[in-house]
Amino acid sequence: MNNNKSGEFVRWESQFRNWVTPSGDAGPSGTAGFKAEPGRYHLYISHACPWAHRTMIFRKLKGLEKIISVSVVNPVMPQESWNFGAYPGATVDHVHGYQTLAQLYERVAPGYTGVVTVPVLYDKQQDQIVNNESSEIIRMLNSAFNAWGDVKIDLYPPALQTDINTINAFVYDHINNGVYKTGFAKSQQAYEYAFDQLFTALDELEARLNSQRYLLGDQITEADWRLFPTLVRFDPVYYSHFKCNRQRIIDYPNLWAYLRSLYQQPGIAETVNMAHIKTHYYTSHPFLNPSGIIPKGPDIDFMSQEGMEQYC
Ligand SMILES: N[C@@H](CCC(=O)N[C@@H](CS)C(=O)NCC(=O)O)C(=O)O
Repeated sequence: MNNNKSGEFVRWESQFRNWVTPSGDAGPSGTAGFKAEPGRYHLYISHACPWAHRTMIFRKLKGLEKIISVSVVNPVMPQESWNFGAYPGATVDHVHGYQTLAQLYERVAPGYTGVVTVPVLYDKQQDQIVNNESSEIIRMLNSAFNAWGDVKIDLYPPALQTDINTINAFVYDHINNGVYKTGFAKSQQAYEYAFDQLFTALDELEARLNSQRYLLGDQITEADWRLFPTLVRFDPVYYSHFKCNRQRIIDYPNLWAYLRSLYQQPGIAETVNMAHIKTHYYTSHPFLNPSGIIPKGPDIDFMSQEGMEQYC
């Protein structure tokens, strides 16, 4: 775990930052040479990981399942690295047949000393990791593969880009990464600071949703799909495992209706694997949960329609 002197959790920087583009020209960072093509790119994900979850949502919504293949790691993450295989819903490494994701990092970057993370977008043709930063992978999925994907769906429309970027920064710092800063804090002060920031931010979003259905109005955008993976994990995991327990999402009328509205969008429920989510968190952080016992509850009905009038 990476904590500073005050006990605050500090997330590492993603190391691979190239972009797939329609022409193969370079994107905002990295090098050129990654032209969008069907069957050329492969995603490595964990169903447990909220950052990887974003990429699966974009792949689904954009209709790219036949264009970009996927391997799924086991939910239990040993200290060394993610591995492939046996757990129901996980897969083998479809490209190389490796046992661990670290082997892929070592293959493309011998001597790699950074953190081995999911998601990874891998180029089978050039045998390179294109990118391992979810916020960038979803931007590529949104537009680079439009020759095959659903062009009608634009989750980062030009007119809203500035507002999306502004709310993303707030949601990332206080909520997406905020739950980790709360859960991985190593001092009481760092914990309480992150906890207060998290719930103040959730209160703000709750108020915002009084007068609009989604974060930026009536239209679902990238900003909503970046918030969703954190909200769907909140009551089953972050509330207890990360001690984010001032209240649950189900206790916020607007956020709870909003969360269900996103969950009930076509194709989304199948991107949520609660068994992987709970198994991962409760078994992979022995310093937080030494017994490794996975709580049986809570039983949450994300399909319930109660109190969702504003979304009908
Ligand atoms: N900034 C990265 C973060 C990815 C990340 O932190 N993934 C976690 C899983 S949720 C991981 O693979 N951690 C590996 C480890 O902690 O060893 C992104 O958004 O893609």
